[in-house]
Amino acid sequence: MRDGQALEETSDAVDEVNVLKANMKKEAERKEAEEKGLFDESEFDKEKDKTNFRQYEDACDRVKNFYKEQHSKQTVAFNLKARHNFNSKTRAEMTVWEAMEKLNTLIDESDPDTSLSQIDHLLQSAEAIRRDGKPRWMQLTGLIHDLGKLLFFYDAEGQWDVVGDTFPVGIGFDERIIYGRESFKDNEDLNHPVYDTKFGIYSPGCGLDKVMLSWGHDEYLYHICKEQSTLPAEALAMIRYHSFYPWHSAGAYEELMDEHDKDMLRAVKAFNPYDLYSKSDGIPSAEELKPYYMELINEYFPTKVIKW
Ligand SMILES: O[C@H]1[C@H](O)[C@@H](O)[C@H](O)[C@@H](O)[C@H]1O
Ligand SMILES: [Fe+2]
Ligand SMILES: [Fe+2]
Repeated sequence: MRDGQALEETSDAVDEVNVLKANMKKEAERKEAEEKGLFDESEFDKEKDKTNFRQYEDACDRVKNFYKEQHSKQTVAFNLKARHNFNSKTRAEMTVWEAMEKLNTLIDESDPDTSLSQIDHLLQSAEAIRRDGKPRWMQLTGLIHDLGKLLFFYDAEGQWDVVGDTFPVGIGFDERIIYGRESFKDNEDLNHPVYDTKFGIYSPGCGLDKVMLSWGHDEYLYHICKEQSTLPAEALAMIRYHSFYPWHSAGAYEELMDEHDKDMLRAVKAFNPYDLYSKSDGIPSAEELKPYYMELINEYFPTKVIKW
């Protein structure tokens, strides 16, 4: 009994030291980011002809139909149900690399800019970040940012609750969301007396942490990484908001932000070009790059086998 207690106390102390170490590492990374002007505009961004990307008006029917379905079905009720479902079980246990391999068969219906497999897109993003000399945690964020699309193989009702841009629910749908408010005409929350107002169920400056973003790969992976990785807050923000284009690229819903979100927005904006514009880069070789990225994964995911 006394031995058991002593053992428990020692393991509590070890846990505490580990948390302390992880926090110190995060703090050092934050400082480094600031000093290096890490989130300033990059050369990579300037090289690309932006008119070649995200042309939704000219997109094919596959993309248009995808958003019609997503905008009809992402409601407050659905989002509450999806979160409850997420919290109630573990879907699978595997390493990050295994997850990348599993994801490889998914072709994203919402994407007008690439028909490459997901592993190619992940490596393209990570390699672009690495080429630009950005820190290791950001390279890893590029490598994993779309892994939440794994959801498709488990709980999803289709692709509409996995991929595509995100937007908040429980608040008026903004005109700056792809295809505008009109595309929500079959959504039961449109014209709702509380939800469809300027602040909906939220309040000015409440912070995006409190805001329910449409359920999909960003939200899902964010929760997994928050619990199971030692990635810094900026990386978690890049993951959670990378599809929230109406906010990070069009300036919608800014009145919900708190001070912390302002810092996070800079990080998300710095990440975005590597996600989007790397889609026109060459295809990297997964086999060649695997050893480099395995080391990176192990550095930030101490348990190795992840509960998905
Ligand atoms: O079609 C894309 C794709 O699904 C991405 O993974 C997502 O992050 C984008 O925001 C979306 O528009
Ligand atoms: Fe994504
Ligand atoms: Fe992506």
